[in-house]
Amino acid sequence: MTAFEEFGVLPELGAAVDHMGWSLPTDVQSEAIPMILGGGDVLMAAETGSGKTGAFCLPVLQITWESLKALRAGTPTARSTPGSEDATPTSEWRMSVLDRSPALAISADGLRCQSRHPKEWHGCRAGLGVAGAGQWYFEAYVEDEGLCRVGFATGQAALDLGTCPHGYGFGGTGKKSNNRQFDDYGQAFGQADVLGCYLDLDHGEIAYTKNGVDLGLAFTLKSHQLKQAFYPAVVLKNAEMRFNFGDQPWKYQPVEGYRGFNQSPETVMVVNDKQQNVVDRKIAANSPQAIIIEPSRELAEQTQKQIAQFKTKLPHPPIREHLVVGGVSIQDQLKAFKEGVDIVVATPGRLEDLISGGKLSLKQCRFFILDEADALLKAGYEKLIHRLYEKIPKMTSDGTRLQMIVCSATLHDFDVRRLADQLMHFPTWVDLKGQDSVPETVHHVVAWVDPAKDQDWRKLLKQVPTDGVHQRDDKLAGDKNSRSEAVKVLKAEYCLKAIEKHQIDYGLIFCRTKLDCDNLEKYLKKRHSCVCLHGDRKPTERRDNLQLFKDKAVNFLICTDVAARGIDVKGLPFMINLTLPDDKANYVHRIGRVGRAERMGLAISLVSQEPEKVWYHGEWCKSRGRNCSNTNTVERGGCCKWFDEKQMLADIEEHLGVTVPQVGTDFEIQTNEFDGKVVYGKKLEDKGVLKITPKISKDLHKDLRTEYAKYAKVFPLSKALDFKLASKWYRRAVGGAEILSGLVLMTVPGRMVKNGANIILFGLKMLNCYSHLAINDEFERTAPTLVFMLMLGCRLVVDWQVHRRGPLSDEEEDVDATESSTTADKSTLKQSETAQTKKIQ
Ligand SMILES: Nc1ncnc2c1ncn2[C@@H]1O[C@H](COP(=O)(O)OP(=O)(O)OP(=O)(O)O)[C@@H](O)[C@H]1O
Repeated sequence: MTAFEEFGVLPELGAAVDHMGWSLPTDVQSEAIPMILGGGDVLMAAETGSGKTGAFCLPVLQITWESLKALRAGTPTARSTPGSEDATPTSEWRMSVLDRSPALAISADGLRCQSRHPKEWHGCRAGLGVAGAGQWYFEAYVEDEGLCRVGFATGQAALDLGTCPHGYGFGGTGKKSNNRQFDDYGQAFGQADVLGCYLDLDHGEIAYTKNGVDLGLAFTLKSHQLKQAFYPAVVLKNAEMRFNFGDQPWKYQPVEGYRGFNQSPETVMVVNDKQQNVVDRKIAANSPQAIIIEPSRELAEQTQKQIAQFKTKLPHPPIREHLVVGGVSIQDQLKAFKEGVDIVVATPGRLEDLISGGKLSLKQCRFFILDEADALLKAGYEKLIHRLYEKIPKMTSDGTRLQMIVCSATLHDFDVRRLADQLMHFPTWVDLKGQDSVPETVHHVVAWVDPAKDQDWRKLLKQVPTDGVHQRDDKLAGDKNSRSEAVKVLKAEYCLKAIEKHQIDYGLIFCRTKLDCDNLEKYLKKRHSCVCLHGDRKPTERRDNLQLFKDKAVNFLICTDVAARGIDVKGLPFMINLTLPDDKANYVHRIGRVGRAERMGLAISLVSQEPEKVWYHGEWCKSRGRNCSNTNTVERGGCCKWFDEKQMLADIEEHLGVTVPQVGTDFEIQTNEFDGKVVYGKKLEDKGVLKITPKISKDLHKDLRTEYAKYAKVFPLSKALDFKLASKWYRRAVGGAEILSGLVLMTVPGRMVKNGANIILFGLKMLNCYSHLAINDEFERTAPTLVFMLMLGCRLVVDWQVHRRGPLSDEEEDVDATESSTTADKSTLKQSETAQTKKIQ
């Protein structure tokens, strides 16, 4: 059994990822895969390069394949979501997912409704109603702030309750409404209030109570309406309500004669059969089950390739994934759809063109996935995303809800949260990101570019092509403009210097503008092979260039932020920032192109001591930059802007809470700066020791900090240490360098250790046998995920997670029994040590 299978992944997919060398799921994969397989909406953020693509592609591929298989076989595929509100409904009296407006979420038990749209009203009705006779009661609980209107509606009524003749509602502002007539009634209500909703079909009356207090008659129903069925109904604006139709104890008993809706006999109970938004059971060839939207075609291609790799071992029926990106012949795409398509990986524009042209159908869609959602929103695709969402059925033919997955560099972005609130269904947040931070595998440094100190630029002025901003300035004047030009010249030269110093033969170089990329390409080409990736290059050229780079057919890829977001190049050893990114948050994205998949990487940023004047064409520029020569600054109606990189670096450092190490213009990097010498592009040599996936959950991190503060008080030695250093010690210790014996404090979830005594026993055993255990493959196999260990002088705090990958051997069973035994005596310790040692021999 592969480690991935333990998270519910199909053996065929487990085998495929194993074949790709993925022995363990990354943290985001461990968290997100089971959630998605369980049917939940997931909103995820994790460090750059942490494997988010696999975290959503694997479960989406699995469910798509399973449901395709079931659809072909004609069997139902509904999945349940264990351990959540999404459990099997307990009553048939529930709000109907088939009869609601788009931004209204309903929990799977059907008793909780939520709409997070800040401006619009979204409503729904119950799936059952009553007709003919009787006095019926239900309770509505106001779960948070926001606006709600609750009451009764016929099947004909608008979902915006109270705005048509067929719906009757009572709202939080203390108004009742029918047919858009809003009249004062009762009193206002809000969070934590309980509304009793009374429907008297015998006398044609509707009334309410608030927290058990009678508010009096609200509506008298028209006689012709009494022949119709009435359904409990609600409409919400950025609010949440819970309902009780009588299956739970009442908060306030209804007045005599009224019964819960759940008591209605079949003769008065009516099924609301509004089956809007339900997908066809027939599979049309152009109806994919999953839509994955990516902000750039390069990313779309990358994701599609990953799906293609994952599916290699899946048996029949074959999954057909297709790329829908601009710049490719539509005819080719249409031809592919004729053969059938299950998963579409797309960029937004082309996707919408095909959908609105009727070439691609969303009828069968069960997954709506937004990768790099923050980038999609920044690029202005919010409305498009909403338009597409509106077109997707919210319920599949087998009764499964549309699942939405959103990945973002950060979940703390207002727009991303709003989008999630509006479209997602009680999403689970997998936020492993916390504050932006630089991955451990990335060594990043800055080199200052100072034309006052380095006058070489004077010789280079004619050799280095620049953006022409200073074409009309005196480049030798030594003034602000001249220094700005000097910086541009020096940066190109320093780029070459850095390449030569580190003998870089494979690296990514970021520039601020497309023109800067083109100029650097011209300059670099004289000595190194390089290609460009930016928005002015034709799609085919972009694709070819990226491929040339990935195939290592060229040494350098020169690109802009937009083009290179999320690009994954295996084992990329070096990257150079010719300029710092305009947005401080992009620094981590850029440098995160190296140091991926545990391989080490070096990121060098060239930072100017002087302000640089650069092109800044916006909507105001008629030619959008083409042959524009308006070098006035934007404030003066022009198309240029001064950039202060000193300040930009300060902002980045503040954002990351670190000081980026500096190197001189010789680009010499102190070997001891980064834990000794490393080979960039390769995994850090681990001297044959235990492989660790540190997983520091926010809570654990907080606990450890508190714990640390406590110990720091007791042991003066540890006072001098800061938390970061202590964590580093931990890694060294686990890396097998040296481990001090002493008292061990451990928290150990899982089956391995069952009480405190064993925890200490196990810790001591670890200390005593550490060097043996570390080189013992079995040990790694038994406990591959050492979550976190903090070393404080001679104390350790360890959080240990056990993931067994296969059945235990007899010998292992012995060891396990020893560890689980409640008598923590010396003989058991000896026994387990012997068992471990025996395996090594
Ligand atoms: N479980 C795993 N084991 C080993 N390698 C993995 C695993 N998961 C992903 N990878 C590799 O790690 C690299 C980064 O993965 P991916 O591109 O999915 O990261 P990401 O989180 O989407 O990064 P970004 O935020 O930069 O887009 C890829 O080369 C991928 O093949």
